[in-house]
Amino acid sequence: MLTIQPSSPSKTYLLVASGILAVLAIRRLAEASRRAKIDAALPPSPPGLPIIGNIHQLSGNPPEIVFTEMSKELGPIFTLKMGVQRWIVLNSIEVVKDLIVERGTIYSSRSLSDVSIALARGDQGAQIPFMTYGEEWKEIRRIAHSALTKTKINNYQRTINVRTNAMLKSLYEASRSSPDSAVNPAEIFDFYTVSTIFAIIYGVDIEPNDERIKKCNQVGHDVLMLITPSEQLAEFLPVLKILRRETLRRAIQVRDNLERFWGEQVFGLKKRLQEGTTIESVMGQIMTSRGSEHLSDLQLTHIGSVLSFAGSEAMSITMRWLCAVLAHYPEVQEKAFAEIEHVVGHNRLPNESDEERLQYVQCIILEILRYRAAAPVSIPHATSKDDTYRGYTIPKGTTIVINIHAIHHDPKRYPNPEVFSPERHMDYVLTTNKSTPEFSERPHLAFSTGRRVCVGMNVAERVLFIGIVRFLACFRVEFATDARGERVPVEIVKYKVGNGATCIPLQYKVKIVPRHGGVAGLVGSEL
Ligand code: HEM
Repeated sequence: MLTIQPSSPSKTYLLVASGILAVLAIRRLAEASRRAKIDAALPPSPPGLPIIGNIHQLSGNPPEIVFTEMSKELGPIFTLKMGVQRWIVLNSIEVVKDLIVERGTIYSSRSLSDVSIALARGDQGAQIPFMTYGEEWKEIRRIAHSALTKTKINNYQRTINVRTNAMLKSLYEASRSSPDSAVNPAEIFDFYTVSTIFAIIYGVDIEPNDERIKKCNQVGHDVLMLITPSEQLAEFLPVLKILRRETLRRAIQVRDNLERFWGEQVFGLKKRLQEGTTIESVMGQIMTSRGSEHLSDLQLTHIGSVLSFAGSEAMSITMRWLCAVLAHYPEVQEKAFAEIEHVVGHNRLPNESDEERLQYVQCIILEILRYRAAAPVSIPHATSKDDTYRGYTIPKGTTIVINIHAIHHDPKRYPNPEVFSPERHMDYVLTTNKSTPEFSERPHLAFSTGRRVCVGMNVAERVLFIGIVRFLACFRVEFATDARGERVPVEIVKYKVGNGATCIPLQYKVKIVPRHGGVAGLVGSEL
C-alpha cells in the first residue's frame, strides 16, 4: 500500500519557493516575450546598451541635434529606449500632421514623473502643461484659452505698448552709459517679457527692482532645478528612485513656495476686483467669467502661475536670438528699417494697426521663430491608447517627442536652413489666408500644434510684434569692438540647453545704435 510520508518543513519551503520562482520566471519570460513582440513592431531604433538603452546617446549635444542626426539614418519616425521608457521621436511635418493633429485624441497626453506630480499635483492641480489628456485638462485649458483669444488680447494693447517703450528706454540708456555702447541685452529682454506678462495676467505694473520679480524668478528657478535631465534619469532607471526621496521632499517644498507666491497674486487681484480698483487682466477675466465660478483658489493660483511662467522666458529667448542674429545680418535690418520708414515715418513708433503693411517685419518674426525656436523639442506628449501607424505599433504610455528643430531645418521645406532669410516667408505673408493656413504651408511650428498647441500663442505673437517692430524702428545692432578695435564675436550656432530643453543663446554683447536724433524722444513717450 502506498503511504504518503509527510514532507519535512524544509522540503515544503523548498517546494513552495521553487513553485513561486517558477511562476515568477514564467511571468518574466511572458513579459519579456510580450515586450520583445512590441519592440519588434515599434518604429526603428538605433542600437543601444543593455538596461540603459539609448540614454547615453543623448549626452553631449542638444537633444534636437542628436535626434535630427539619427533621423537621417532611421527616417522621420524612430524609437529610443530610455531605460524602461520608450520614446518615439517625430521628425517630419507629415508625421506630425498624421499623429499630433489628426490623431490628437491619442497623442495629446503627458507622461508625468513623480517629481512633476509632486510639483503640480497632477490632474488634481491646474498646471496645464503638467496635466494628462482628459476632462480636467480640457476644462482648464478651455477657460485659459477663452481669456487669451486674439480679440481679448486687444484689451492689453496699451499695457504692451507701455512696457515695450520701457524696454526701448532701458536699451537706449544702457547703450549711452557704456563707453563703447556695448550692451548685453539679456536682462533687459527678460524684464520686458516678465513685466509685460505680469501686467497682462494680473493687471499690475512692476518696476525692475520690485520684490515680485525676484520671487517670481526664484520660484521659477527652483521648479526648473527639479526637472533637470539628471532628475529625469530616475524615470528611466527606477532603481535610482530610492535616491530620490530628498528630491520629492524638495518638490513639495518648492510647490508650497510657488503656491504661496502665486496665491498672493490671486488674492491681491481678488481684493482689487472687489474694490473696483483693478485694470483689465487675463486672470480678472477668468475670475469673473461665467463658467469658472467653480474654480478653487488653488486652481486659480495654478492657472495664474503657469500663464505667467510658461511664456515670458520663451519670449525673452526669442528677442535675445533676434538681437544676436541681426548683428550678423545688417542687410536684414536695413531692409526692415526702410519698410518702417516708408509705412510709419520717423515721428511716431509703429503700432499694431501697421502690422498688415509691414510685411518684411512680419517675415523677420516668422523667420526667427523658425531659425531658433525657443522650445525645439516642444514639451513631450504621451499616447493615451495603443495605436498602429505605417505598420508600426505605438503602445499606450509612450512618450512622443516632436522634433520641431528637424522640421524647421528640413532643406526641402527651407532651402539653406542655416541661413537667416526672412524673404522665404514672403509668399506666405502676401498670399496665404493666415488665419487658416493649410497645415503644410505653416511657416513654423515654434508654438507646436494639435490639441496641446501653445495656449499663449496670441499673447506671444502680439508682444513679439510690438517689441520687435519698435526695436527695429529705433535701433541698429552692430558688433561691439574690444580695446584692440577687434570685433567682439556673437555666437549664433552654438547655444545652451535650458532645463526645460529650451535653446538659449550664449551671453553676448552688441552695440545698440539709435537710428536717428528723434529716437530719444520716441523711447521716452508713453505709447
Ligand atoms: C515665443 C513665445 C512662446 C513659445 C515659443 C511657446 C512655445 C510653446 C510650446 C512649444 C508648447 C508645447 C506645446 C505642446 O505640448 O506640444 C507650449 C505650451 C504652452 N504654452 Fe507656450 N510658448 C510661448 C509663449 C507662451 C505664453 C506667452 C504663454 C502664456 C501666456 C504660454 C503658455 C503655454 C501653456 C500654458 C502651455 C501648455 C499647453 C498645454 O499643455 O495644453 N506660452 N508653448
